[in-house]
Amino acid sequence: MTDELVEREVASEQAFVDRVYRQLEQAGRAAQELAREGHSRGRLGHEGGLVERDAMVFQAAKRIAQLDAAHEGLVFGRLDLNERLDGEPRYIGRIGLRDDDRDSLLIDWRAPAAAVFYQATAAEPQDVIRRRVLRSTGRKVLGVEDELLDAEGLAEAEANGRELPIVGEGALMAQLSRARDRSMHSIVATIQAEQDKAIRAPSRGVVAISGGPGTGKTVVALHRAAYLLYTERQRYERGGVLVVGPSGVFMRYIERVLPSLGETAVALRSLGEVVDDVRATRHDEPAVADIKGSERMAEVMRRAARQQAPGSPREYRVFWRDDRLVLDRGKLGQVRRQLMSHGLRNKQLPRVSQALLDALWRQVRGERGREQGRERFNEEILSRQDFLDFALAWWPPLDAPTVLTWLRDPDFLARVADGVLSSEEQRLLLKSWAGLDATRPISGQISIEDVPLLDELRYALGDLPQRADDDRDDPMSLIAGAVDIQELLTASDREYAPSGRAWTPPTSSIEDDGYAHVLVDEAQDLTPMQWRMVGRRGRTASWTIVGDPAQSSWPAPAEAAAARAAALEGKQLHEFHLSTNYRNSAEIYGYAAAYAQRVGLDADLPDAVRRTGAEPTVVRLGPGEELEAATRAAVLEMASAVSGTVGVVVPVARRSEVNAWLASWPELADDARGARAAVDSAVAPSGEDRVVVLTGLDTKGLEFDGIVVVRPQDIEAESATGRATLYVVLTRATQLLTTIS
Ligand SMILES: Nc1ncnc2c1ncn2[C@@H]1O[C@H](COP(=O)(O)OP(=O)(O)OP(=O)(O)O)[C@@H](O)[C@H]1O
Repeated sequence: MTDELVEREVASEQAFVDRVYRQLEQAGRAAQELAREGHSRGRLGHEGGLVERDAMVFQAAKRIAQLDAAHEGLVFGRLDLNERLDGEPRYIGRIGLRDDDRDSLLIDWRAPAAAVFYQATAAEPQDVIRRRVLRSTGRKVLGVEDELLDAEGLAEAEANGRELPIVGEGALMAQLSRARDRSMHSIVATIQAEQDKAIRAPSRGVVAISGGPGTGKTVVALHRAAYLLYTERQRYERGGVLVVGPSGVFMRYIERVLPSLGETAVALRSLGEVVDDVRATRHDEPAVADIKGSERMAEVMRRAARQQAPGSPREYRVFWRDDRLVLDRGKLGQVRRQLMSHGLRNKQLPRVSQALLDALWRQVRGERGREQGRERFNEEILSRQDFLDFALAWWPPLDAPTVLTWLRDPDFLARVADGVLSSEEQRLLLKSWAGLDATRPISGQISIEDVPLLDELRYALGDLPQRADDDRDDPMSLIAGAVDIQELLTASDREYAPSGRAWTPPTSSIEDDGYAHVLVDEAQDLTPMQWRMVGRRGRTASWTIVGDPAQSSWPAPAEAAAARAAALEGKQLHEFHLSTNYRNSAEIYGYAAAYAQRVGLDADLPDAVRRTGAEPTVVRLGPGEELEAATRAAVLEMASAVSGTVGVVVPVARRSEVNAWLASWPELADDARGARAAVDSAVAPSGEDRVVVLTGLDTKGLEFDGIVVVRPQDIEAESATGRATLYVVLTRATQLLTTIS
């Protein structure tokens, strides 16, 4: 293979890519002109529909170009097919594009005609002679990587005068060896056949994708979301696609993949952000997290939502005509039970005053009173401020954060948790909720594990009836029955934000929680309470679920499995399994897999295909040797050996200490490559930080060029599932791994 040949091939591909961009600009101009003329889709009929589609394509292409100027281009694939079929090359891109004659210029990677690009193999070439991947940055083609799939077909084609030279070293290896930065990239150019099957699986029911570390579960699931949006755009864009992942750091890591495929109509939420308007970023300590995640909490929350509001009045007295009317504890208890039997608490607000009036009227015995009649009675009592005040205090409109703060009180907690939680468990919960303050916004106060509890309360309380606009500032209007229950907005009314990564729901009502597709990543970590929360968002949805049980940090797998089954009840399951690890070098994965086997994790062990020759480094400190000095040496060496990211993984208890170390090392601040210690980076990483400090749980789903593990034995001992966490940590590096124990 001569340089000259490669140059010639690159130049010919460049000519095609230039043509694509010219066509795109033209489509863009046409679309803009049309918009200026103010035509609408309806008036334009068939032709207009086409131009409209060009406009959409143009918008998508613009987005891709902005995001990926420095990465893979719009056109990434080319197929040369068997003579009999088609002498012309077919080009595959992130979007589809037609030329002036409306002939296909570029095939969208998700279109049926592109499937063969991913599915053809040498054993089953499916009429493909040569598969070519174009490497580009922005509009510039840098190189090509070919694969010959059908040698006989090639000979035949060449005999007929077609020239199909084979150049390059294979696209996959080139792609896998690249340095890692702070975000995940799309893999459209190199999706492997087993991955493609999961991506293109039919959209009904549940698609469950399993596989060991680094097999592409996350990236495949995201490409699947893009595929679904392409094949059933109406349904999924209107109904919404929800992507749930373990942490904010993880969501930031994956947030570019879909936009780089031209898709933005997707809500990306970490587990701490699934409930609208709520955001939690911190975890509880494992013992507390285990209690809050347990299904038993659903019963505790249900009971809490039915309790009398603390401090609310227990009696109401009024003198009417000749009667002293009294609502005492017993009577009020009856009214409560009667109201509760009608359904959710907040939904009963419009009925409260009538129910109280009924109970009072039953006590009217005197003749004068009875003669005046019920209507008169209602009118007079309802005009009494003390009655309205009482009703509102006795049955206040409640939101979930308010009820959560009630649980701070030991007596209250005991009332709702006795028989469900042990006194030790109650003690741990009380400790975690001691600082809750109902007067401050809830988001800053709660943990990720509290969010499903809030959601449980929302569903147990019910939405507040919506008030007519002129009553908006008057809570009394709720209780006095002066409510106008407006039609509640549904998921299809939700408008997605033009930029940014989330939908902006117009209301936070429970009717508004549903999506058309729910994608759960790192599903092995969802607690039963989290399954309940996520399940509510996908009652009528299709689902994609990806996970690896061996990486689970939830200690009661059977309970979680039952909650998962309940969340997916009635839906058909389609299972896919991925078997190749594309992340770790074979040396690193060999080390991690041996660890998993040694400690008895029931791990699904994929094959790692890439060898680097660099075995993991195991440092054991002798007596008197300092942890900081050893960490410093390891981190600095690694930062200079790799050009991408370095993760320093530490036990939870050492996070601030190690962050302080990094901040004090001048070498990191001065690194010519721009490596900077990221202080408390797990909470707020910035794009430039090349070296970051993380705890074991923080690393879920992420990857780095190099990983330094500080005191793995402590990470192992941190929780009941510490071994699984350490296995996750050991499978995060693409190039280099060092452990310091
Ligand atoms: N077909 C592919 N071509 C190129 N890169 C790929 C391919 N499949 C996966 N990768 C890369 O392999 C790495 C691991 O992928 P991903 O994070 O999706 O794996 P995972 O199975 O979710 O891992 P884990 O369970 O360990 O979190 C990513 O860098 C991804 O881009």
